[in-house]
Amino acid sequence: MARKDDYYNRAKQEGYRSRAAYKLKQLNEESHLVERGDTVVDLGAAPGGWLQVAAELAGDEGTVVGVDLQRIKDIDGVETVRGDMTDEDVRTDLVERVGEADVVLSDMAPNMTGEYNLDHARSVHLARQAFETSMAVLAPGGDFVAKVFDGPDLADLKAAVEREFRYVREVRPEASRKESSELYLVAKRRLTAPVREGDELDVEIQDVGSEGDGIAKVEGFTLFVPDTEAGETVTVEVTDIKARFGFAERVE
Ligand SMILES: C[S@@+](CC[C@H](N)C(=O)[O-])C[C@H]1O[C@@H](n2cnc3c(N)ncnc32)[C@H](O)[C@@H]1O
Repeated sequence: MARKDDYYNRAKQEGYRSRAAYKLKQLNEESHLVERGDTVVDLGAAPGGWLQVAAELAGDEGTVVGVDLQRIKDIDGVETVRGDMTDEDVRTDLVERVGEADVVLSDMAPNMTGEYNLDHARSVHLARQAFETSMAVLAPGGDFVAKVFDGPDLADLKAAVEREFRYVREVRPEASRKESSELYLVAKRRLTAPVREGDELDVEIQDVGSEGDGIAKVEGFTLFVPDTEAGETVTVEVTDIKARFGFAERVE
């Protein structure tokens, strides 16, 4: 296995524009993010190591779009946009250009000041912009990855992301420098349900399923509610959300 300091040399030898390319490879190996034919949006993409890896993974049938403050030299099969992701107009243009993405990646990082709290806060701000972009462009079931420097504001950001995805993990790829506080929030499978765990709402039980649980519909989404009968209207708390249905408990 390569030592961390070797990634720079490896990138040179293997034709990647940055050692960061290996972070995306490792994230992808662990979390299966980009598949052939996918539409991938990469934020903070310069000089383009992640774009090269994403283009390899998505293949000719895929679409890869990279955005950065810096100009990105052309890469075969990759579209690039020069822009600031904190600018709402840039985000709107991007969403119009892409339509719907399967994966949104962000390796955006602020210019480092060396002041830990400031660098942390700025990186969380960039990750939030990436998260908002993902909410505007990501298909149901799509995946989102964002770099963030560890620190006190991470928990709030992670909680916001957790509400919108099946699950979220903090991943520190081996290719990250060992002295770095960077980590990646890897959010898998954007939820499509109109309700979230912990929501409390009134529902009408329309039917009883074969397992004996009441069945309620919220905007067409099925919630199973034990200990209820058809025709009842009950107040429930949502306890678990799956891709196509959820579970809720009666609130007395
Ligand atoms: C660590 S580098 C990305 C490396 C890239 N993933 C690669 O593999 O080559 C972080 C990038 O984030 C970009 N960036 C920082 N703030 C940004 C913003 N507000 N909008 C767009 N890009 C931004 C920087 O210009 C920088 O190129």
